[in-house]
Amino acid sequence: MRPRTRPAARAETRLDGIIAAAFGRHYEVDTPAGRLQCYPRGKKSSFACGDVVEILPGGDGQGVIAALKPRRNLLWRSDAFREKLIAANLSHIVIVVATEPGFSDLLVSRCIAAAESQEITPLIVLNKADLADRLTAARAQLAPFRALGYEVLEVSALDGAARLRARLSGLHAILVGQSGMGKSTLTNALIPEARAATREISAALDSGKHTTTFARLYPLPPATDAALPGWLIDSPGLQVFGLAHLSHDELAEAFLELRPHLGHCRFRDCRHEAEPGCALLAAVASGAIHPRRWEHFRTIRSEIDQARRLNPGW
Ligand SMILES: Nc1nc2c(ncn2[C@@H]2O[C@H](COP(=O)(O)OP(=O)(O)OP(=O)(O)O)[C@@H](O)[C@H]2O)c(=O)[nH]1
Ligand SMILES: [Zn+2]
Repeated sequence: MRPRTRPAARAETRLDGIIAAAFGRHYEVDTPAGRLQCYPRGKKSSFACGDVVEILPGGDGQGVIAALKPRRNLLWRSDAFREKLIAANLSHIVIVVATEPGFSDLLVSRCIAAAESQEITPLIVLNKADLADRLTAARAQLAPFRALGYEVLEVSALDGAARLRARLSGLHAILVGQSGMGKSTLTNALIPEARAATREISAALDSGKHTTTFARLYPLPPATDAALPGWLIDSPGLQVFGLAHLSHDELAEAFLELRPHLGHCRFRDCRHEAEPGCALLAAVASGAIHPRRWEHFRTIRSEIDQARRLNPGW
């Protein structure tokens, strides 16, 4: 007699997808079956652009997010009271500065520290390289970063940013930069649909008043047939990542040039302020640590202290 078997439960069709945009509890997810409007299964949801998820498609272009694949890293911003996911699974943080107007090198250090703390590679883009008379000064300001081995790519958004486009091929990157650096011009050159998408979102939210601060992921075409496709996250309004979630030790580790000196101070609980036998202060004095970068480290560290004072729960 043939054994009676129950008909196999119909396997749930699951699709792998990538979070392309997050609006509260509503997510846009790019899947092999196209872009789906998705909602998380449970009450709590915290997915970020770049997260890889499993979707149960529900028809009508909708779906349910059933599972999150392990993240390679997660970038978030934090201040004393809030934290917000920004992006996941990044290979690179692209920090846009320009020859004109002046830029904050502290902001560059901050972005690099955020990147290093999550094992993401920083890439500094010096835009408006066409403004030749300002180039020398900008290069000098970036010299301490170059000396540490950080890549600096000089581009001009006006010529279509061809060099940056080629460099980004196959990467999973997010663009950050302070206002006026030409980030919007660059984004629009790299991803023509970005401009339209931003407008659409504002219209959908009926917002003249909301400034669009939604991160959105855009696929980037591969540079060659053999290259892997990459993606770029544009995050309008994102100028900086608060680092309130880092401990002092984590911050120090996020400054590459401090690493070889950590743990070599005379006192184990050295605060590297004025203690005798401080290995970091000795490295600053000998020039092994650039004074500018040391200043940045100290500034960010005191901000972390301040956030902790405001909210001891950190
Ligand atoms: N000469 C030159 N000007 C540029 C370049 N890229 C951008 N600009 C100009 O710089 C100004 C600022 O550019 P935006 O793209 O609006 O700058 P942004 O960083 O997005 O600034 P926000 O919109 O304020 O965030 C504009 O007038 C651009 O035309 C460049 O490569 N060369
Ligand atoms: Zn010390």
